[in-house]
Amino acid sequence: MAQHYDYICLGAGSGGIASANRAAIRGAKVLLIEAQQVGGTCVNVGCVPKKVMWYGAQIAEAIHLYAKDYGFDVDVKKFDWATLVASREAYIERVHAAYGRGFASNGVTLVQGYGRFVDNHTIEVNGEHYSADHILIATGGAPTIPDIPGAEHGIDSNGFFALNEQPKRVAVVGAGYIAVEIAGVLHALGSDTKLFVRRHAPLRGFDPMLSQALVDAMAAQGPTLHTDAVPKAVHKQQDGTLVLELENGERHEVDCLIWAIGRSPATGNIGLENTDVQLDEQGYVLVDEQQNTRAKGIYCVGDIIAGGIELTPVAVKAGRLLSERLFGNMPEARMDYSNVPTVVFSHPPIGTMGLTEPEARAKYGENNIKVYNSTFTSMYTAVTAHRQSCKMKLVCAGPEETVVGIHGIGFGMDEILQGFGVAIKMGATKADFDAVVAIHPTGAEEFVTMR
Ligand SMILES: Cc1cc2nc3c(=O)[nH]c(=O)nc-3n(C[C@H](O)[C@H](O)[C@H](O)COP(=O)(O)OP(=O)(O)OC[C@H]3O[C@@H](n4cnc5c(N)ncnc54)[C@H](O)[C@@H]3O)c2cc1C
Ligand SMILES: NC(=O)c1ccc[n+]([C@@H]2O[C@H](COP(=O)([O-])OP(=O)(O)OC[C@H]3O[C@@H](n4cnc5c(N)ncnc54)[C@H](O)[C@@H]3O)[C@@H](O)[C@H]2O)c1
Repeated sequence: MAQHYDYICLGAGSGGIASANRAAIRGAKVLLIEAQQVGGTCVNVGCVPKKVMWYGAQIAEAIHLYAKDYGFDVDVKKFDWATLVASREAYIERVHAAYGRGFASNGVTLVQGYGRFVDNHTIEVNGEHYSADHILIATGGAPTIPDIPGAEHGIDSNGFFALNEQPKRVAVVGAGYIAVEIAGVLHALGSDTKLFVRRHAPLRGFDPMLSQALVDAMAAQGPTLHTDAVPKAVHKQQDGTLVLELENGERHEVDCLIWAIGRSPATGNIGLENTDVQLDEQGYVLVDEQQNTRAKGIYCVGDIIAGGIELTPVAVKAGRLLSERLFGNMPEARMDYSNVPTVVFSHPPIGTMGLTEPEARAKYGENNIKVYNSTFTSMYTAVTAHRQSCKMKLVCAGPEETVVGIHGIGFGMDEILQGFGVAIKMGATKADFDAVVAIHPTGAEEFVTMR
């Protein structure tokens, strides 16, 4: 006989936890099922450990690139990778404990184990059956490894976070967020790092200004960027070192190779064949605007929805709104997937929201777009030998010059964007931006003083 709940969340990552807690707060009897560690990708092998490593990299840059010209004669005896990893993991343990306290106070029941659907209303975990009127699938995804000879000698982003020692020579393959972020961190911390992208630049889907500025920054400060680099094979040598062979015949010897070529949805082994849930060809779950799958009473949020945005706050917001709809008396609640701000923790960081310039031109027409640009040297670096450029762009549409895209790369951009996101979500125009008194001296002020 199955134990019955109002709501079951399969997967205790960003989306599952947020939705489970909100449902319980609204009075539902909630079961949360997690196969591995509570917190999912973001907390254990994603945003959180990545950001700690990025902060470590910021400290390294401050010491090596900027400290001298600020008058600090720094003699670094060594950088200890293991200490950084230990600090990071201790922090993650505290996050786990905080989740546990939250479940206890909200009344969410957690079951550890791998869950599989038995039918549209029942999940089996560790031989036990659990049923519910409403079930959320929030199982997230896993890194993809290419289908080339020797690919198994490389590691993925999970493997990167499992490294106990700093690799000396590293190849990072990929052109998206993860490749750019990991390559930047390793380079700043002192690994000889090469980033291999298949075409002419990383972050090709971003505004071209951002992608080009990142290429320029890499040329000035590293990591070494290899473009038009298509992996053909990986060879493991007798001494354990690896050779990455490219389609163009180049061979690069490294100690560690990291694949960062995208992620796949974890939907293949959760018994969906026993339900009416439908997937697209890549295995992503088809949902409507209110996160309903094709099976009545089964919902889905996060990285595994077809056409979604793979970001933690997106999974969190969608999960909470779903619980408000199901248990919070908000029948119209739905996630707005437009105008989602996002940051790439590159070196320097990138902040971006809304349409790229080419997207805006295609949507509104050439004559209905006005673009404002600003390029300046970040003041933090202006007094040092290692100058770093900041670039910002506002893409405005229509006679009102509504800001439909905001893009920046440079010091502090990771923290600047969130507030501007509020303005853009409210439909701010260029005149609204101009009406704000600048905060001086900051990088952010450029966004309200563009001519
Ligand atoms: C290296 C890296 C860096 C990132 N950095 C950022 C960032 O800086 N900012 C940002 O916004 N996003 C970032 N992301 C993306 C972010 O982590 C994801 O978008 C987010 O975690 C998705 O949440 P989710 O709930 O869909 O899935 P997940 O967080 O992946 O959670 C899914 C959970 O389900 C569990 N599970 C799967 N199958 C089962 C099963 N059958 N039974 C029980 N449990 C199961 C898994 O173990 C996992 O815990 C990063 C991702 C990576 C990989
Ligand atoms: N700062 C953040 O918010 C943050 C950080 C990390 C990840 N994320 C999220 O996680 C998602 C996954 O990140 P990701 O970087 O793995 O994926 P991605 O989809 O962003 O990028 C994958 C890249 O790998 C390239 N690629 C694909 N197959 C390849 C192959 N065989 N050989 C070489 N290159 C190949 C693609 O061209 C693409 O540029 C992101 O889309 C993002 O939404 C967010």
